[in-house]
Amino acid sequence: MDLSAIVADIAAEMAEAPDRGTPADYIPALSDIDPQRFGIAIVEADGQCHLAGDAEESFSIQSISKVFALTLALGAVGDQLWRRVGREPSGTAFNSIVQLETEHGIPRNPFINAGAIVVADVILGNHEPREAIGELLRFVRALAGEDDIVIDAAVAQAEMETGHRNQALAHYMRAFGNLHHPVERVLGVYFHFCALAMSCRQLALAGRYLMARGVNPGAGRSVVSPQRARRINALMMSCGHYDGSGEFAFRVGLPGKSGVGGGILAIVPGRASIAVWSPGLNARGNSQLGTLALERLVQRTGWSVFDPQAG
Ligand SMILES: NC(=O)CC[C@H](N)C(=O)O
Repeated sequence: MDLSAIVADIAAEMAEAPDRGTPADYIPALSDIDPQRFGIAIVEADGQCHLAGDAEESFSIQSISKVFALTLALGAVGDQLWRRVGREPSGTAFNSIVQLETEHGIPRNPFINAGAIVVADVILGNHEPREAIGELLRFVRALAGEDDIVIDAAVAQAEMETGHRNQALAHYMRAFGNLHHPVERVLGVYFHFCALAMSCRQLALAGRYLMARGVNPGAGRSVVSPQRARRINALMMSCGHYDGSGEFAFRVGLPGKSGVGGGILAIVPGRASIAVWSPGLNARGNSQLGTLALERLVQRTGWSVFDPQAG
């Protein structure tokens, strides 16, 4: 299978795609990104990299950061986390508040904003916000094996100034006692996590541990147990695209996590870590062409977890 030819074909098709979605308009720093951009990167289990399009261009990974934050939070408190956040798909938009009242301030899962805000609260722990932010940045750099990954402070600041729905979510959970730190401090951590800037190549490298049963192949060391890697992949499959998770499983069939910057991280357990980027979003806030590109990829490779894999 010539993966370099496949990603080149996919990039060529995406370059001509007429319906590109619309970049996120509620975060000022993201609203004017060129929807014509497209990148794809595949890192195979043996370390081979296959890149096409704008695969080396940095973009705001936004909610994809929630995968790495969840990994850190589980490392900090283990399964105690699940007393404060659930493991079920919400069936609602990523920034929805509707279930918090009837479910007593406990978010459905760690990937909707409410769940990720609780995760940030856990990581904050007894640290200062800048220490918690630095911990995630160092963690992601180590996963990717790249020290030039940064947090875009302008993007974080833009969300601090406009993130009113997240303010509402955080205050609502604090009222239920499910936020242990002042809202401003927790959201400062959360918004900086979301403002991580990475390329498709760096993001695919960072996702390798989820492909390799919890081991970071670049460093040859365990990041999480095989069971925890499996469980994070399961949550990405069922919750990673919010109220579009069923559609993503139907069309792509891989554990995946989207972000409103237009990126998607997808995992082929045991085979590959994949990142795609196209800034235009569909109605559910997931990358329009990122989803189509991954659909094309699994059609060409047979990598969907629902397809029988060759031995
Ligand atoms: N789905 C996303 O990427 C949303 C992340 C964004 N920072 C928000 O909180 O709304």
